[in-house]
Amino acid sequence: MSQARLMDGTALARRVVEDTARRAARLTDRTGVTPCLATVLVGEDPASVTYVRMKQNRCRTANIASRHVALPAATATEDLVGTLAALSADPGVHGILLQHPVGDHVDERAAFEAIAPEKDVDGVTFASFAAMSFGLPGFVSCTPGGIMRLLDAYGVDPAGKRAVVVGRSAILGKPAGMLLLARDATVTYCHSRTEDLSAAVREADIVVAAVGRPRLIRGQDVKPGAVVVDAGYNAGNVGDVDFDSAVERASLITPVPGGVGPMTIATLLEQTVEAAERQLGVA
Ligand SMILES: Nc1nc2c(c(=O)[nH]1)N[C@@H](CN(C=O)c1ccc(C(=O)N[C@@H](CCC(=O)O)C(=O)O)cc1)CN2
Repeated sequence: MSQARLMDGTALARRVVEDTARRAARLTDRTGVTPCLATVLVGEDPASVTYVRMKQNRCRTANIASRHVALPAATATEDLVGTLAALSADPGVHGILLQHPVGDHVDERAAFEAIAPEKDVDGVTFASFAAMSFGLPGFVSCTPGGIMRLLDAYGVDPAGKRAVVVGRSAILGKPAGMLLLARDATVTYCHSRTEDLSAAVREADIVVAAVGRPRLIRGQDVKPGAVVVDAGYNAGNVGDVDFDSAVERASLITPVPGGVGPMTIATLLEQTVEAAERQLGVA
């Protein structure tokens, strides 16, 4: 079989960010208000610092203002909740992003729930998850939303396909499966207690690897012609898929870097402008 075609997240994200920049500029022309994303980072984890900086830089490209709140690693849950509640009540902030992870001593769920649903542009609240699961208007989790956008751009219709999502995290695996289900895929979740992961993956027409284990999914486990989406973030820009072997079997595959990652940030920016439009009554 010939090599898989690459799903180019960098190119698609560039187009999404350009559209978003035009939309933001139009909103500012009409209302005099610049859409604003608040980023909140607890601690100084180097990867998280990099991701937040990338988001702030991309905001500039997209005509979005950003406001950053850096909190010490020892921040208590109640203080983080207070910060997020204050940003939720601030009319100058249209979207809020709490960078994950926040540290084991913090109740991350309580923190996410302190984000007002209308400002939850990262799609992390229960309200957003429920709306997304039922295909109702709201904000999607950014990486899963970016994945669906990539599938659409490359003509992959999930309806009737067997999709295997490897990973069940609240901001990645679980919502990715729900979005695929909402588009009529037959979804199987695999995780650390799955007994025969290889066998499950071999059944998949669409594989979404979202577990954070470098090169866990190998080419020999990929069904010939399957669509492989690598949503794994691991040190050294290595994905969850062993690209070199999987590319020989798949029909379409996302690279790391340059696949799902850029789409995560593009989705965040697009949803920030959408949130601002709704809050300013210009939707
Ligand atoms: N609150 C959130 N936290 C985290 C999320 C999230 O969506 N919301 N996702 C990940 C990390 N992440 C964004 O926060 C993220 C990771 C990677 C990229 C990306 O574009 N990577 C590039 C390579 C980057 C490089 O060269 O250093 C790529 O894949 O091409 C974007 C966003 C965990 N936390």
